[in-house]
Amino acid sequence: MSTGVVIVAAGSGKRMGGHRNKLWLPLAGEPILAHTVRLFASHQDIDQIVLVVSEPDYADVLALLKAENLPVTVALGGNERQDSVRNGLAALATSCTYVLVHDAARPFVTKQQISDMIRQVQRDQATIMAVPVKDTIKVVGASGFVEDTPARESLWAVQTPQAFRMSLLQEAHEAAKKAGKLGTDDAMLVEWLGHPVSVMQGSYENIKITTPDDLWLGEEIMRKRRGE
Ligand SMILES: Nc1ccn([C@@H]2O[C@H](COP(=O)(O)OP(=O)(O)OP(=O)(O)O)[C@@H](O)[C@H]2O)c(=O)n1
Ligand SMILES: C[C@](O)(CO)[C@H](O)COP(=O)(O)O
Repeated sequence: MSTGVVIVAAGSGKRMGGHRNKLWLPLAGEPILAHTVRLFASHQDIDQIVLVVSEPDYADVLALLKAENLPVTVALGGNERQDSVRNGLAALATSCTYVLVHDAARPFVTKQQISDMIRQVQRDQATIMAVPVKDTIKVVGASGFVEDTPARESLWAVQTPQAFRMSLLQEAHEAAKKAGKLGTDDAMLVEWLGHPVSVMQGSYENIKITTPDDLWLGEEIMRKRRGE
């Protein structure tokens, strides 16, 4: 049974505030992107990696992959994350039965979590990593007033990787495109098909590096993992 991963890296990192894609920013002295790709490239259960990048990053990504001798297929991204995932799926070998979708901006997922996710998707066909929210979450209306307070016990903050039977995710992406629907994660598209999605407990360290604060938190996580 073959498993591929689509790593999406074609964003622009607007919330980081820099002039270049945040994935080139250093984490423990090396680009965030390099950490994420290396992790999957060295995972024994991953058979193919598709890295989705934007046009301005294309040449530098090829140079990075060559310098590190990383066996990765490169695809071009689109305007929205969903477009980038769809392009990545198109570049994945048809022999892949299962596919993981992962944000390049989440370099802290562990090999054990990836293995656990692959096991769970073989059972459930659609599985996401998530953590219970720690804060009370409010629904706030356009007026700036609270409209609702959902019960915290049922609220989870969703991460990547998310794993799917390849044919199911392809069907979900095709259906969403046809209907002109845009999801903020891949599971939403599968949910729209009416297919159940199981949840695997993730970790609070699996942050998405999004704003400048996440950079120092990321450095702390690296230091902790190095035992410093
Ligand atoms: N059109 C897009 C948008 C996002 N991504 C990727 O999706 C992941 C999660 O997105 P996010 O953290 O929001 O990254 P950006 O879109 O780059 O950030 P921002 O929204 O601040 O611009 C990132 O690895 C990003 O590179 C992508 O491949 N293609
Ligand atoms: C897929 C995701 O990482 C799950 O938390 C998230 O939805 C990506 O969203 P973004 O808008 O691209 O940050």
